[in-house]
Amino acid sequence: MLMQWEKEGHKRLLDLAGVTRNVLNNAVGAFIGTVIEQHGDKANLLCDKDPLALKMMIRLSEIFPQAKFILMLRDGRASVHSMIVRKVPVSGFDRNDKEQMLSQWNKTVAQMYNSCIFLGPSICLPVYYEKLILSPKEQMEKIINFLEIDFSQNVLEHHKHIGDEIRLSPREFSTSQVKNKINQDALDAWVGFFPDELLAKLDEVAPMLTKLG
Ligand SMILES: Nc1ncnc2c1ncn2[C@@H]1O[C@H](COP(=O)(O)OS(=O)(=O)O)[C@@H](OP(=O)(O)O)[C@H]1O
Repeated sequence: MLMQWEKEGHKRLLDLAGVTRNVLNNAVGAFIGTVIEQHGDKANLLCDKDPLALKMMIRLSEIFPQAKFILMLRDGRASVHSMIVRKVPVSGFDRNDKEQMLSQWNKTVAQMYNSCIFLGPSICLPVYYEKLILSPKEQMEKIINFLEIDFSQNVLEHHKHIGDEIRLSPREFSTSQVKNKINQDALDAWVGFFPDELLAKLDEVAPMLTKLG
């Protein structure tokens, strides 16, 4: 919505009326902040997990100057497989077209990754899903250092706290997986899912796969 309001033409109109970028940042920040703050119990540290929000990371960092961002990266083939098999609707992704999905993944992740690098390591931390699953303790320590909070064993045993301290919406697409303890089941579930012709042109369709290693 913010981007819509600031479209060429509109922006000048708003500026002249005194509705500057700063005013809009404060207004949008108050809205987002209220939703995040009031939808759960009071907490010192507020978290929001919404993959596509990270496309706006640079603007969000301007709106929330104390915010830190964790960019979870995952092999695009696994992400696309996940969205198609679990029928997760994500805007911009056409679940009937695997090539379009990989290409859209590439575009989205490139934008997020570049924003993350632009903001720098004290504000944005890239975390690889595969590394998190394979070495949870090591990766969680990295995350916790980045957040400048104390380590707690709870972060490696989140499943034990679901139901009381952690409430998960039954309507969320990922609830049935998130409630399990950290597991490796999804690491290679995509193998065999993509046609060979598509895999042969991966460097062209999704160059971020190579770039991210
Ligand atoms: N506890 C635990 N251990 C290992 N892996 C886990 C865990 N919780 C979630 N997942 C995996 O994360 C994938 C879902 O990611 P998201 O939460 O971003 O999904 S979504 O927003 O609902 O699409 C999804 O991947 P796929 O299984 O490939 O679909 C989950 O398996």
